[in-house]
Amino acid sequence: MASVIGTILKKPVKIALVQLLSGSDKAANLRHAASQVARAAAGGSKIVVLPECFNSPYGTVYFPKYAEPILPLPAVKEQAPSYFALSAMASENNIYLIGGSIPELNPSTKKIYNTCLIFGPDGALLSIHRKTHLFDVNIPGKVSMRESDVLSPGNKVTIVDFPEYGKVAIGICYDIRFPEIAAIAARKGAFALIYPGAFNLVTGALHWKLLAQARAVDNQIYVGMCSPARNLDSKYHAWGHSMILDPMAAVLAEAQEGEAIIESELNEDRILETRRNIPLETQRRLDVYPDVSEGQVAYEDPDLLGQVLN
Ligand SMILES: NC(=O)CCC(=O)C(=O)O
Repeated sequence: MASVIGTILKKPVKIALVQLLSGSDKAANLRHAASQVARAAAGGSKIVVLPECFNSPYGTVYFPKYAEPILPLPAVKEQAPSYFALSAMASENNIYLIGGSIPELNPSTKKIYNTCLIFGPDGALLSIHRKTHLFDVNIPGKVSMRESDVLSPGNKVTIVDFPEYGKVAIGICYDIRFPEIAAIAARKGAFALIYPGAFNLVTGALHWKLLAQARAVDNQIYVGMCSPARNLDSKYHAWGHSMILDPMAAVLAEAQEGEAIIESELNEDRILETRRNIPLETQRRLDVYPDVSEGQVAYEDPDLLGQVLN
């Protein structure tokens, strides 16, 4: 049984979600992200999160145009501006940075990924998460998207250890609809599930908060969902409403649709109290159904082995 024993969150930590307004100018988006991350850090947050596709507009036509190589990292900094900008944001502000997502190009295979880069306070890359479940949906007359026309999926569950605090799991947007990642991460000891995500006005209104609460309540864990601000000049209108939820699925902080920074302090007592009061972990009937956190779970993408430690 994969229940968590011992400390989950070593000390309280303030987290900030930056609901960033991005446009079509990548360099301007990076500069703007840097200024907002610095504001969040100045407010005392030690973990800062950016939204999905924070350096580009969101959409399949844009991914190839904005994609940049990460692995292997080009010697010429200008060829991977987002990587170096994110690394600098982390080190200059002495924070853990969950860098939203950017379109990533694998130069040898020519595959493109929707990728989250996670940096430590020294600016070193701690892990990468490539969006595992691609957003291929068609709600006739309302929302139609086929990320898989252009993107390739990542192939792992990403749980990152922040040595000062504990473990955080990362998914990107549509990944939140697949509860297995969240269950695996919680049972492996994560204290928070973080999803940079750009929902739209149709599914955002219906499912954004519902999914955040579902992942929190099922796993008795903190959840953060970080959206871009809604840009009515762009083709894709993001839902906004970035939010932080506690392990009882109560909303601790929520943005509206405009640019905003939302913050909350996370502490272990809240997780333990929830799990003590409603002891799902000891009541789980793993003699009746399997434990998704046991057996075959990929924590490393074979493509990334030797390039990034998880
Ligand atoms: N960028 C995305 O993955 C969007 C996901 C979404 O809107 C959904 O309903 O799921």
